[in-house]
Amino acid sequence: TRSTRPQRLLKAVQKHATRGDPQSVISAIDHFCRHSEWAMNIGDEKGSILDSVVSEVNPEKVLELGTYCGYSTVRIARLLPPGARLITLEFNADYAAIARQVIIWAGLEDKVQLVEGASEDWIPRMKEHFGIETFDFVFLDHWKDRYLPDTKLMEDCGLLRKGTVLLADNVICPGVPDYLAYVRNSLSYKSCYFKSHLEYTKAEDGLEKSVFLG
Ligand SMILES: O=C(NCCCCc1cc2ccncc2s1)c1cc(-c2ccc(F)cc2)cc(O)c1O
Ligand SMILES: [Mg+2]
Repeated sequence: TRSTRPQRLLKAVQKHATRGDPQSVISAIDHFCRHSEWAMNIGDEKGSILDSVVSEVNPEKVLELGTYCGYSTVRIARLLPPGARLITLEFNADYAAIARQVIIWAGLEDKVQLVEGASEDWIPRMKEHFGIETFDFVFLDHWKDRYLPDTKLMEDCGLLRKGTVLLADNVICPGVPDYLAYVRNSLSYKSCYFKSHLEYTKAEDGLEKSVFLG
């Protein structure tokens, strides 16, 4: 039967990227998405903003909601200091299988723990299952109607500390209006918007960076 888009994306990585070289994996995926088939990776333009926020925070403990093919996982993990850990949640088993291979091709498997399942099931188990106290950085890129409930769930589970940075993709396209209203109006967050474009297109999109104030 016909291959899936994530399978074709992985083939492009294995053909054009150098094993153990995260930048070549990032470039191979961006080339595939720009010249062969669009895919919902954060992309190179928003990806550069992600890089700058991760470098500024220099996190030890990272949570990513929504792995897809592992593009943003590789972007984040390649910038982490030795000993830092990234937990990434993916709901779709087919996406997770591809992402595991992409992360291994980049040589970043020692920094990344990919967990298959729903954010609402796993967020309450972070402490007892992964020995996590709090996260330093959270990247939200999963179901857009889960950004707000999962942020409240992370607050309630004590997974955020004074200074934890949340970075949310797609706040304009597809859009997360309820989440934006919450982080921009809540006294518990200092929020700012990074205007950009939907991956590999000219449509407007952007990232919202929100610092939890405790
Ligand atoms: O849906 C998007 N991303 C979420 C996929 C949902 C995967 C999930 C992971 C997970 C983990 C744990 N619990 C539950 C879940 S659910 C998404 C969509 C577009 C887009 C934009 C314009 C279009 F015309 C068409 C698509 C662009 C993007 O950058 C996206 O991120
Ligand atoms: Mg996205």
